[in-house]
Amino acid sequence: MSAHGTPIPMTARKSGPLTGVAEVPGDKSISHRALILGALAVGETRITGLLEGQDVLDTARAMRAFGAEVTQEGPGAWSVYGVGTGGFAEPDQVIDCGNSGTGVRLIMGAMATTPITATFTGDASLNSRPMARITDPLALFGAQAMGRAGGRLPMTIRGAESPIPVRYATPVPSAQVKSAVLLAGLNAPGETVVIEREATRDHSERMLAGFGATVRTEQSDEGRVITLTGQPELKPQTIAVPRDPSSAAFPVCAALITEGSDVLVPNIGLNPTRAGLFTTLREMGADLTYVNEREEGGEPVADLRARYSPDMRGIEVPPERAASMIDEYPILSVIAANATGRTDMPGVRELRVKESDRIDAMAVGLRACGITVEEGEDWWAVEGRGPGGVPGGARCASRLDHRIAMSFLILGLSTREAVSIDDGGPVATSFPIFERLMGDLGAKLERDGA
Ligand SMILES: O=C(O)C1=C[C@@H](OP(=O)(O)O)[C@@H](O)[C@H](O)C1
Ligand SMILES: C=C(OP(=O)(O)O)C(=O)O
Repeated sequence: MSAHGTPIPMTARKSGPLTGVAEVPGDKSISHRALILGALAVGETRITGLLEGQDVLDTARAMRAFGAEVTQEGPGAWSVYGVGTGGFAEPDQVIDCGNSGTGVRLIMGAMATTPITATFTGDASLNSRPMARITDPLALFGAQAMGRAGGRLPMTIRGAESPIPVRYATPVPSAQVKSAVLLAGLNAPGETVVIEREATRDHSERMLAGFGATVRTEQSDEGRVITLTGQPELKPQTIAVPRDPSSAAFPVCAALITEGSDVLVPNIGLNPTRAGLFTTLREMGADLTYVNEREEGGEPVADLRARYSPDMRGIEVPPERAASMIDEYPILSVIAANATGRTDMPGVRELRVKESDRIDAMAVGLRACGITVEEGEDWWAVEGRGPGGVPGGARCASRLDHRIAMSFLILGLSTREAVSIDDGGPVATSFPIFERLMGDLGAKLERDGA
């Protein structure tokens, strides 16, 4: 059921050509970071293009609870008066991060080196996700955590009285772990070092530098070594949040599998640590072009043009690409189902611990729609039925997971029989305008009983 209300059952039906311009919302990862770093700067940070999805709104609320002044001034336009590095106040209420792994993990890091205590909780999905990956490195700084068995929320963190900087090699490829350690390092004296074997999204490093922290990234035999100098005075910034490539993935993929489609998705950030899906789609033979390639705010940006692509073929997705498209595997599996041949997706163990077990969630629903899916602990493979070849006709569980909900709705736009989901409510966590945006392109999406 939906985290923030009663379930919203929805159905997607075979649609005619999808056409037009899809203006997707701001980047979720960058929106969380803009609010958190704004709250740790001294003075006013102004943000435009902020994603006003539930995940980010929950982070805004949390920043207020830690003492920052956070105000919405217009659509996507926000002002944050920060309290300075180490200036967080002790919240007098439980911090509810809703459905957001990024929100709770980054905020835990940001408060862990300040001598305050905070208790965190979330919805049923978030409260089942692993947190030891965060509290283990935070303990090295001197923070203490007490949570449910298995390192689950609800959890109380007592921040370190006299934090010490750490050197930490992340055991899993995770930008959330890396970012939590860097944010904790902000209030530790000396240099905090994070080492990651595989490159994960680097928005924290970029934004910390933008706020005036000293951060350097070097490539070594161990992988990427990121060094942050602690206790900087963060200077408030003006931030224009780019549009989210993970949200762009949905209209792009919808156009690729829906006959006759031609959709433009403008201003999408193509940071190499995020753009793996688009590379993969092009390798599969998708008619996806980058129009008007340029740089904005130090990030590569382009308009994406996606056209119906009946000639897509299955491929093996290189495992070293996984981190750069980790949230896009559910929608990639929908493309794979419509391609010719088999798509192998190795090296994706992390998919098992997202808002849902995303391999299982997609495998169960795809099989119900007539697709053969094989899986192991850290891999899965989808046998394509070719363009227009997916039977559909099933009701799929979205499991409190926005990406699962949206992926099945996109699948249903080209299946022979309609595809339903039990709850479209989670979509609002990352893509609150999804239904309207897809409807405007011509997608036949409806709320059941409406
Ligand atoms: O740092 C971030 O903003 C995110 C990192 C990724 O999670 P992991 O760090 O768990 O891989 C990703 O799945 C999530 O949607 C956003
Ligand atoms: C995994 C995701 O988010 P989070 O970890 O922030 O809940 C996602 O948005 O796909």
